[in-house]
Amino acid sequence: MTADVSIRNATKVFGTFRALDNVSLDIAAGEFIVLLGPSGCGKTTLLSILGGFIEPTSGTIAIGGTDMTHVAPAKRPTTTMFQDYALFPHMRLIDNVGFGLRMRGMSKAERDDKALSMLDLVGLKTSALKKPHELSGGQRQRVALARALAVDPDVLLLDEPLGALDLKLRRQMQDELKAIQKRVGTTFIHVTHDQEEAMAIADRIVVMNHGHIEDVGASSEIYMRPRSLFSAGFMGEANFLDAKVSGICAGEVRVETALGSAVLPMAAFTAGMPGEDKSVTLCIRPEHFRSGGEEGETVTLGRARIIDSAFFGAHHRCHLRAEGAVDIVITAHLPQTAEPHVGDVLDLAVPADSIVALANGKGELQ
Ligand SMILES: Nc1ncnc2c1ncn2[C@@H]1O[C@H](COP(=O)(O)OP(=O)(O)OP(=O)(O)O)[C@@H](O)[C@H]1O
Repeated sequence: MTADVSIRNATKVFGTFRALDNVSLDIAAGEFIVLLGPSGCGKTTLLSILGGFIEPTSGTIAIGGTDMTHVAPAKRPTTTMFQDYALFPHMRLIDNVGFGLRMRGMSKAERDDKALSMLDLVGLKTSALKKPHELSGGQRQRVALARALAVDPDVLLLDEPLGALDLKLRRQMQDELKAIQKRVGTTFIHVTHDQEEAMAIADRIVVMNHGHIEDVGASSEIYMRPRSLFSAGFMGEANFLDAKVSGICAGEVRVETALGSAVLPMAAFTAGMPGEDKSVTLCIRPEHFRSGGEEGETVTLGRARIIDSAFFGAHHRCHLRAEGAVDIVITAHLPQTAEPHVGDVLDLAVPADSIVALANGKGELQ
């Protein structure tokens, strides 16, 4: 069984501090959702409200269409998997995985059967009689996942479950976690502050900051069409350039920047259209700078001189200083085949449809 989750205006105040501020979110049954954001942004608070470990100050939580706001954790169709996966050291894996089933009164034969099938799911069936200390960190993590899934939760809540693993293992476990989630179809809600992890596993990412949601979408949507400056900067690298709207005409918007003017399609304004004279910030991803000769409509924002360049395999990472009176440094990833040299002067040319324009300072245009 899987279930949809509906969070309505959830707020949590600790003393005078709003850890969660009017958060609303709908999650479809079977989705893999990642709550992403910096330390202290309220991810764990939201997860704990879903699991029933914290009551919201206001707002409601429904799971599978049933109001769960004041229901005790054990009575919810959720299981939480924490970073310190707390396996019982003296118990064999089969007994660790079957523990929750024993608590629910299932017979030994039945729970051994179920535990074995769960260990099979995570590739550890042949280790069923081992004890946790005989396993690697990644294997222990998989046992914890098998144990969490053994009780057939409708929704699995995962709080930085891969945080204790080294980078290589973490990347491997991300792939496994995603594959297992797709196989079992359970709704997964996973907390992390690692944007690469979010991109690797999520169907949809929820970007959080200061207790509220900044952006929600598939990783490609958030990366290509961010709806807030915070989200643009948190998901990958971006150049930010201040601009002012100077004209709106026939589906296009003219903006003035310190590097010159540009005409952008309306679609560049992902958080809504500004009025004339409004200040905005243009977000330009480093890989969108062109080294010349490409087809399609481009915007040229003056010229700039390469001040350093390093080869990163798939691209050259360059810093360029804008020519002219302003002191603006741009990061650009030029194609592998380009041959950038320090001192070269290039046009700052980007495809018009790759630029995103957002209100200064926050996600909404005023
Ligand atoms: N019981 C509590 N009492 C007071 N403040 C709390 C409590 N729990 C959390 N907070 C505060 O609420 C804010 C959000 O905490 P939360 O644990 O949800 O953040 P997080 O995004 O999960 O961060 P991290 O990635 O560091 O775990 C933090 O500033 C934290 O200090």
